[in-house]
Amino acid sequence: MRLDGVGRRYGVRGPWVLRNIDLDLPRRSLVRLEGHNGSGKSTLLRIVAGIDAPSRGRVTGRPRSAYVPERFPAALPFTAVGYLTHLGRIHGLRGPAAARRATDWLERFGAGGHARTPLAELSKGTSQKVALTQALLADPELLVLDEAWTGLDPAARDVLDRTVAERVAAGGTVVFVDHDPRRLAGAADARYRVTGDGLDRLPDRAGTGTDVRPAVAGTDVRLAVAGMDVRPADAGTDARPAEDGARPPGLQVIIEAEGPGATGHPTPRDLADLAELPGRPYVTRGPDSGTTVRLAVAAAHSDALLRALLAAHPPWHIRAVAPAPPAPPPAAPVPDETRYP
Ligand SMILES: Nc1ncnc2c1ncn2[C@@H]1O[C@H](COP(=O)(O)OP(=O)(O)OP(=O)(O)O)[C@@H](O)[C@H]1O
Repeated sequence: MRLDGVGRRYGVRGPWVLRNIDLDLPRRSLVRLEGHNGSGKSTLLRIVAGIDAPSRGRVTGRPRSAYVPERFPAALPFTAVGYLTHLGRIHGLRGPAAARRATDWLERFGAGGHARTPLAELSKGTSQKVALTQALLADPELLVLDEAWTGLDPAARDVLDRTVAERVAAGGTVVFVDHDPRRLAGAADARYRVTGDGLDRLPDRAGTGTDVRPAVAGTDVRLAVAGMDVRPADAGTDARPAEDGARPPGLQVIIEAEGPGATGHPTPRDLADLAELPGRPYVTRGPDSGTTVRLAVAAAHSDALLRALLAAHPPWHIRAVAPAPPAPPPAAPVPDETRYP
């Protein structure tokens, strides 16, 4: 999708809120918009989402789009699931399928218990979860998020981070505004500042801008930060190789992932399949009760590996991404006299 020479003003003689907006929104990309209060970010997001039209300029190539507004109009005469089912039908889903999908998303966001609550009685955070669910119901190709994390509890924020990563990995486009500069820091493919005279392109990647914290220093792990706990790797329990030999040299990133499927317990078959993914990661079981695995991979392949994990059916849940600890030194040779025959 593209915006060319887009401008917007409210009223024929109103001041121009946006002008000279040229913006490319390719598939499989995450785009962040920044700018000071009143600079026109929400106005631009509404145009991108197709719920407002530019006063000047052109928008071309619009995909199936969904929008999560800054403020959700919660005072509607429906229960949460009633409202969402209604919207699902508008998007072409059959009633039972729409209700099922709505319930699944509400549960994923931790709001399953409020499915039958009237919208007007929902808390701000739960209303926000309904707003997110309405946007995700129809599996949009373009997802537009205006401060959509605001009011969510930490668990729901993580779910939204992961959802964004999944959509991008699946080939979608996500455009977002958030007041927290750490939100998806380092994950955006492009960042723009909205100014009174167009868009300024900002440095894309972690560590190259002034307000973006590197996700994993020195690597190319953009999706690593999307919904994932980025913390130093624990050199302890995972140092044991799965079956054979020492860890190959030159590995720089460890991804900790939780198994797909109902039980979350990866099977030997899952482990074998994982070893075939991009970068041919070195796979070990995680330190917990067996629900997680750790994949060690060269930094150059970590982005592709994350995409593959997130795009799997069902997707793997990424728990952490971190630089690998230094490989342990080679074991000292065992003196001959202590060897068994
Ligand atoms: N419906 C409207 N009618 C008239 N003016 C509007 C309307 N919507 C927005 N504006 C004006 O357009 C300008 C940009 O508003 P917008 O909400 O897009 O900015 P923003 O960058 O998202 O701000 P913030 O960071 O505070 O959310 C503001 O001066 C606002 O008052």
